[in-house]
Amino acid sequence: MTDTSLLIIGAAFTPEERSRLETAHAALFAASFAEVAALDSATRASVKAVAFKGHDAFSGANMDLVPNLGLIANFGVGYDAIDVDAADARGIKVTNTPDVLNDDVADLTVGMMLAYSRNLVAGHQWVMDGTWATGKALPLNRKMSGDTVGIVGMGRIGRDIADRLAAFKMDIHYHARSEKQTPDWTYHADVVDMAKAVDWLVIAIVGGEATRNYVGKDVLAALGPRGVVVNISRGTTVDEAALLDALEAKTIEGAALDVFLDEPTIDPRFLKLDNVHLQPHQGSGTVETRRAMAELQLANITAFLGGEALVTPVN
Ligand SMILES: NC(=O)c1ccc[n+]([C@@H]2O[C@H](COP(=O)([O-])OP(=O)(O)OC[C@H]3O[C@@H](n4cnc5c(N)ncnc54)[C@H](O)[C@@H]3O)[C@@H](O)[C@H]2O)c1
Ligand SMILES: O=C(O)[C@H](O)COP(=O)(O)O
Repeated sequence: MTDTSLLIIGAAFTPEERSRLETAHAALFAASFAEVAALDSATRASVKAVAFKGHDAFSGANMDLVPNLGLIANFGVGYDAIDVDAADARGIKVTNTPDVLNDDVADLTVGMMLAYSRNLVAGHQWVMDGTWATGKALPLNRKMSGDTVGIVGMGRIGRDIADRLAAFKMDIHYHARSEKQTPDWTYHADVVDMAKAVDWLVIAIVGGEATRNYVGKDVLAALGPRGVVVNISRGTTVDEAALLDALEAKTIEGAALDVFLDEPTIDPRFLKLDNVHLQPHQGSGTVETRRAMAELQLANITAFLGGEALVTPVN
């Protein structure tokens, strides 16, 4: 038996992130829930808090592997992998890492939109492979500044995306469950109505069952042939089969995507498309932001184990 107050769960933790946690608390590491189940019961009973990273389902059954668990501290703002109702039922607190990643996710969104519209990846290749040196010009591409954009979800990240796109002189529309205080941006209570009014559709809502297929066939049809879907939220928020159909049939113009239903082995239909810009779920993936997320996760754990108020509670 090992007496440990903190269990670190997730193969995705980097050595730096693990050692930060292990230096601060008596900790044990398990790459997966199968490894947690293989620990002896006395060790599992000594655990008070879990540091969690990844997308494996943290179900009630997995919570029951750790019978005295009081806290699940998630690495990431999106906690859709954690069954919060099951945590509530067991008196387990959940924390996440909001705000510290807003800039990076919003930066990546704008970068993906520019990469898509200005054909940046092909342009780079044009120079590198000598095509430009033969005198051939890159085919003309699409102007982004001044276009119309609709943001689905005006939360922390959605707002930071909108602020950036306003600097690109874009006409900003947004859809949320309630109207927000904004500059002269246009609010749409209905997401299909918004899709009719815009050319870019940027998805920034939470993932999980409540928002599964939020952007479906009807929204894609309303977006139309100049429409570009940009998703930085979760793969679940878009009806991915309908999106692939629309991209293949070119009933929308294209997509810029950082998130997918099956990561990292995405649907192979994506790989045949010439109207997409794809990224490997790297919205928050800078050295600086991942460190800030790790520090916030640790601050929540330290507060909990010290009997103090949680920094960023979810429930
Ligand atoms: N690509 C990445 O690497 C990356 C990085 C960070 C976050 N994310 C995703 O972005 C999401 C948003 O993060 P945030 O910090 O802006 O969250 P937030 O809570 O501030 O905003 C989420 C938005 O979703 C809306 N929403 C929630 N439940 C809804 C429902 N049932 N129906 C309709 N709208 C609903 C909220 O009203 C809000 O506007 C995260 O949950 C995460 O999944 C992705
Ligand atoms: O929700 C988040 O904060 C981001 O998506 C980063 O976490 P993830 O890469 O584990 O999803």
